[in-house]
Amino acid sequence: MKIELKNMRHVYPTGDEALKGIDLVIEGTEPVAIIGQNGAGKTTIVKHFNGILRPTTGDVLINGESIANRSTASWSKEVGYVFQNPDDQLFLESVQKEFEFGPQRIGMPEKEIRERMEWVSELVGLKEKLDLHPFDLTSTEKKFCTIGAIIMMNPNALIFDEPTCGQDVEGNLRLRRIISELKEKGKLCITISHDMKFVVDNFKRVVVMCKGKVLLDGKTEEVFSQVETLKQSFVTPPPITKVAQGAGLKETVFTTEAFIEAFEACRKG
Ligand SMILES: Nc1ncnc2c1ncn2[C@@H]1O[C@H](COP(=O)(O)OP(=O)(O)OP(=O)(O)O)[C@@H](O)[C@H]1O
Repeated sequence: MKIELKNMRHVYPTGDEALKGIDLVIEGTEPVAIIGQNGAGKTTIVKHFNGILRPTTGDVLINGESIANRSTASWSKEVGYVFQNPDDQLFLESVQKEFEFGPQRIGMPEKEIRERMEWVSELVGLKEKLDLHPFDLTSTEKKFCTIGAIIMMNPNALIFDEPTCGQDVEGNLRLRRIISELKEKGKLCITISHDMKFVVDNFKRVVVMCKGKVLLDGKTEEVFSQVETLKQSFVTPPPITKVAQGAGLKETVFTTEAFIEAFEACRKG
């Protein structure tokens, strides 16, 4: 899977220029995190990955084909977008129906739907709650219901818009399992998150957005080592990373163990 943005701008009908010329390539199966302060343009950019939003100028190519060539419904089979707010996505009267709806619409055989339901409901932790109305789920479970509904459609790329919002440690661990299992199955996961610990624990590549532009894009360690540039985006590295930077360590560390190792190495000269 390859998603390519070429000098792409998006201006909302209100006149807000949310994206100001983006060049970006995301390719393969390595999960990518998109970070940045509120209003940086993260949701706007990812809504272009399956045509929910269309570029005002420039182009978006999916596996080399312009997004302009097809409908959003058609692109959604290839790139699934999980909404930031579950209430924007869930509308049926049971979790099971939410899981069946997308696959049935794209003509997935019933047998395959049943098999995927087994795997997906287990993966997102809703196996025992398939008969429940989504409104009777906790806010965390609702989020996993929206994620499950998109995984059910078996797209090659999945966009998670703020899945960590409101999650506890257990929820973050489940998200970690989901992202890693999807990668194993050859899927590309692109995730927006404000949770920097989750980002450094789960992503080797990070794209930092700031005021409608890509400010930084690269390996997680490299991105978080750009202390001065990062300040422009108001992104705060995880506490342990900040302590290490404050202590003058050269390495960008994300764990206590890495901190101790780098500190010892520094002490020994
Ligand atoms: N439907 C809309 N109509 C007009 N302007 C919008 C609309 N949606 C977003 N914007 C504006 O576009 C800019 C980028 O918004 P966007 O939601 O993409 O940012 P974000 O980085 O995802 O923010 P957050 O972290 O708060 O979700 C902001 O200035 C926002 O006010």
